[in-house]
Amino acid sequence: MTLRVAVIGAAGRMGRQVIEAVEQAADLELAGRFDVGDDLGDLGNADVAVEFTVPGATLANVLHCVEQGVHVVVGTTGWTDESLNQVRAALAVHPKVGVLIAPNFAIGAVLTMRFAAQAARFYESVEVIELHHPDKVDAPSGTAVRTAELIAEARRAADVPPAPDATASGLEGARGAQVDGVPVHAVRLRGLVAHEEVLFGSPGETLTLRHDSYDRASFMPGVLAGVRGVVDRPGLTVGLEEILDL
Ligand SMILES: NC(=O)C1=CN([C@@H]2O[C@H](COP(=O)(O)OP(=O)(O)OC[C@H]3O[C@@H](n4cnc5c(N)ncnc54)[C@H](OP(=O)(O)O)[C@@H]3O)[C@@H](O)[C@H]2O)C=CC1
Ligand SMILES: O=C(O)C1=N[C@H](C(=O)O)C[C@H](O)C1
Repeated sequence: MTLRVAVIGAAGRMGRQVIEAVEQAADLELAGRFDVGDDLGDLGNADVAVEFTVPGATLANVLHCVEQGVHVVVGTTGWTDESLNQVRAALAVHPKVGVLIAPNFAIGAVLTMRFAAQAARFYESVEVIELHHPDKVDAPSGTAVRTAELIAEARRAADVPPAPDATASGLEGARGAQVDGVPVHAVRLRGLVAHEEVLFGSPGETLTLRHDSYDRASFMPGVLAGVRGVVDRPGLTVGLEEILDL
């Protein structure tokens, strides 16, 4: 069966790449392209919408899709417990619709998050560094926030004490942002696409996990797996790992 796919944020870096990927997939058909200012309407009679826009717009777009009975795959960052709950409430009224929200669709990034959660309980110290192109409008990245949350959850479950840090003075920001007790540092550099390092340390050893997306093509297998998977997965799914059965 051919799935009809609408792209919201169609003129953006990710939107353009998704359109190309959909047009190249034999089992998918482009139903429509929507960008800022466009009326989403019935989304071109789409089965699935793919949404890569901006943090301030994504919730309204997703709620519109759910109300239209259109499944949604969302890559936009900036989701909070409150906005996720608004999606859950909308889905309760439209129980056949599926929404997949994933901070990162690159397989290596999903694996990095999983490996980081596995390693978290074994090390005294942990810090996350994310590195991106300078046109990115949010910091830290959604991936880094999720990585830090997963690490913090694993450390809490294993009763690992807070990481040692004797810093008593210095410039504000020098130790990064605290996400659930994990320091997260954001680098913006021309030439980069999307990269993340997770640094773990204990006496006498460190472990570094690093993932690099050198091209937005890296996100496409995950996005397409999400498109094909979300139609059989009613309700809200957070994270591509659920679709990949990780
Ligand atoms: N989950 C993942 O794997 C990935 C997630 N991302 C995330 O996806 C999002 C988009 O990234 P990227 O493509 O680089 O960003 P871009 O800024 O290149 O693209 C966003 C597009 O959405 C448009 N837009 C803004 N508001 C609306 C609206 N209300 N309705 C429809 N379209 C709108 C923008 O228009 P205009 O420019 O005119 O405002 C722009 O064309 C970001 O949050 C980013 O962090 C990115 C890569 C991978
Ligand atoms: O804006 C980007 O480019 C990216 N955004 C996502 C994030 O904030 O985690 C995913 C990836 O890092 C690329």
